[in-house]
Amino acid sequence: MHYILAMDQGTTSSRAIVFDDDVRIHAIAQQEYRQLYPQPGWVEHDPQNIWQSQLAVAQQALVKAGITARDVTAIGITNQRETTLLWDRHTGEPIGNAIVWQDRRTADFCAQLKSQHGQLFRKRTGLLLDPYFSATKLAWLLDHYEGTRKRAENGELAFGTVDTWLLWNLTRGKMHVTDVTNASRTLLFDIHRNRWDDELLDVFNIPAQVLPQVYASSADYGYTAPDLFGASILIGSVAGDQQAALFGQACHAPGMVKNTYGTGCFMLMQTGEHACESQHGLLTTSAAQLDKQPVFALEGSVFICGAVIQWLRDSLSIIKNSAEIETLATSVPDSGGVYFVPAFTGLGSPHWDPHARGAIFGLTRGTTHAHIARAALEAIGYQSAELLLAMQKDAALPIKELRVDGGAAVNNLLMQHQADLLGVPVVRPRIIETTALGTAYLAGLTAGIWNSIEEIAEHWQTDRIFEPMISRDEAAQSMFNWSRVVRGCNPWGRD
Ligand SMILES: Nc1ncnc2c1ncn2[C@@H]1O[C@H](COP(=O)(O)OP(=O)(O)O)[C@@H](O)[C@H]1O
Ligand SMILES: O=P(O)(O)OC[C@H](O)CO
Repeated sequence: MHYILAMDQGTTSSRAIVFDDDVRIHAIAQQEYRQLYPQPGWVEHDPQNIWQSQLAVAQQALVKAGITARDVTAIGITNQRETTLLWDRHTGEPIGNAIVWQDRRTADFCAQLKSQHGQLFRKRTGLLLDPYFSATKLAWLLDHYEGTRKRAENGELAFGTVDTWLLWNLTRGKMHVTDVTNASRTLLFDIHRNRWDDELLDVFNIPAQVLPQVYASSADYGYTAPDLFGASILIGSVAGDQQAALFGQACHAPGMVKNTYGTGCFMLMQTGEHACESQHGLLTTSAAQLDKQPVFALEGSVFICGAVIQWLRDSLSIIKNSAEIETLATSVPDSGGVYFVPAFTGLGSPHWDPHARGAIFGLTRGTTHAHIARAALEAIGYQSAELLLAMQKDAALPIKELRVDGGAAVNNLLMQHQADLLGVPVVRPRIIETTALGTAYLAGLTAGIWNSIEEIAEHWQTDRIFEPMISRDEAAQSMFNWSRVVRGCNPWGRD
């Protein structure tokens, strides 16, 4: 039997899962780690915390599965994307903390660049000039630590997203590499030519010397240092978590769509060799690549999804754990006219407003915790529905179903609400750990465990299908109400 160790380094936790070649899960180990909020709108992670927690869960997963490193055919890495790190090539010492994808500190910088360079970035990278992506975060690190830009020019520093940081540590500095899916989220990568772009680097004054090499997602990424797991293991894949999930959901044909309900919500549609340019606030991005041939996806990114449930738990204490939200929300027949827009870190697709902030509308004397809980769950559905509506307009491909995964996809009330709003079936697979599964498949392809995409797709199995239950008129009215409350989330009118 072959075992694959998938490392899934997420925004709030590091996870490791051991799969076998029959796609059975043998062990899961998970560790939450510290979120740092040094100023309003800023979000950071300690780089050593990212690495140590990921290493620890990978070691624990092997122990739990009752196997050793010698039993593992390959490791697959998948990761929170865009989060930006810079470190010393000689000592491995990080320059400051990792600036997390949710961090808004470069909003003003992006606004300054937008009018002159917006179109250029859109064409080459498929992205918008938004603080979400890595480039302005990297420029911020280079600008705010004394002498850093000079050291970067001298080739002393290495930039990486989380995948690159993990790979560097796993190989003890031998590999300074990323994959196309992660590179495509930096604002520095030409997705059509599959390479870093000098003109884009110049806009931010970023020296090319800091950049990692870019490989296909399924490729030989070297071997782990022997002391980490007791023997060297082949690293067979690297992919950003959302593209890994698209692969894990077996969305291999153009027009197939998945939505991952984690901290944020990320909906991706596979568009094959066609890089579909959005006219409706979506992103064009690289999908997982098996070779040099580019594959594209259309993406909608919502920043706050399951995180709103965590907020109700940790900041308002109206639930004790995430699962309680469903019981509380089901205790009322509807939200009682309450709408909750969780724009805590601005709005992503399709609005792209870094200055918007969260708001609850429609409160009355009769509003209870249950109404707010229900409105919070519904907000996840509304935000995702906006993405699918935009995709339908952009891609002109018939969307037959939405495949779902991620922590909040276990919530049946939310899934039913989603199907009602969309008017297409929402399909939950048996394995909702599709992010880890996606990178496991990619690593397995490198190692020769599987030989084709078709072979992989055969493993996909349905857990439950949610069919739409309300009329299309009712759904349209709800979406209209939602669009009105969203507009109320930036009353200051800041651009
Ligand atoms: N039963 C539930 N209903 C709604 N949300 C849930 C439920 N269980 C977990 N979640 C949410 O799912 C998220 C975790 O999902 P996960 O896929 O692990 O996220 P990430 O990879 O972003 O860390 C949390 O934000 C949590 O609040
Ligand atoms: O860590 P997740 O699962 O919330 O995913 C984060 C995304 O990759 C950000 O783009």
